[in-house]
Amino acid sequence: MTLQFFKYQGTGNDFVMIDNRSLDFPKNDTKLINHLCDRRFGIGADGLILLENDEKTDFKMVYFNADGNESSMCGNGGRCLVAFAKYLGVIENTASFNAVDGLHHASIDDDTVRLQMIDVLKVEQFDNYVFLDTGSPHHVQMVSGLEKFDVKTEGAKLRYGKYGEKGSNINFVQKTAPDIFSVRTYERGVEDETFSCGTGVTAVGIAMFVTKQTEATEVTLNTPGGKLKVSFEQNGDVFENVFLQGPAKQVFKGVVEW
Ligand SMILES: N[C@@H](CCC[C@H](N)C(=O)O)C(=O)O
Repeated sequence: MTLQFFKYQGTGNDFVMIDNRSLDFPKNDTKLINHLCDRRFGIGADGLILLENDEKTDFKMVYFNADGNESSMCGNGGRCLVAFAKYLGVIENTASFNAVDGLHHASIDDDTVRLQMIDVLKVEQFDNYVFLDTGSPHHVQMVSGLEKFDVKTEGAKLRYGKYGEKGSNINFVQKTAPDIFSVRTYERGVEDETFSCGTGVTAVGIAMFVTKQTEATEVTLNTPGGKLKVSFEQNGDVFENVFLQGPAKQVFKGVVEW
């Protein structure tokens, strides 16, 4: 079988994109998805995303981690999918789409995509970390010496040790200015550090506000793959109008056979 694919990246978080409006892609084939995401034997990516038709919105997002399993929301993937939808002519400069966590709205201007994330209903504060769900589960922890920090080892310890089978994504953070933070993320389902995580930096922005590391409701997050902006409004215990903004680019396209 042959498959036309596209490769996108959003601040270095990279994805195989497939136009599955025909519903031909075998999405239960975990081994195939894992193979396509393999960096040595496949195309190579942190995840694979299908663009499908949706009855009520412009399109539907179906997201798989590199391990081949369908997972929760991917913020950078959502931004890249908006760029892909524009490339395919499915949308112009605005979009609404359904993902596993519900309805999303987005706008695109050149290579910059601004994506509305789900409202955050609960932020749990512990002694040295914060846990919240921004569409995907995130542990947020401040560290010093972030540049040299062993994200893979320490992230894996927490992901498996603290959060068990289901796991969580683990974000390590360092403050660089009143409204600027550096972030490195260990992603479950990739089981490694990725260059950037959209739901992760969204979680970091809100966690930094809740723990009074910042008074700003619009923060800049520097990741190894580039800069993202997160903004939000607090309404009681709930965070609403949560937006994630940054670049999303097509890298290449091709055909694979299997
Ligand atoms: N890279 C993503 C997060 C993808 C989902 C995550 N690996 C999980 O399974 O929770 C992002 O940009 O948000």
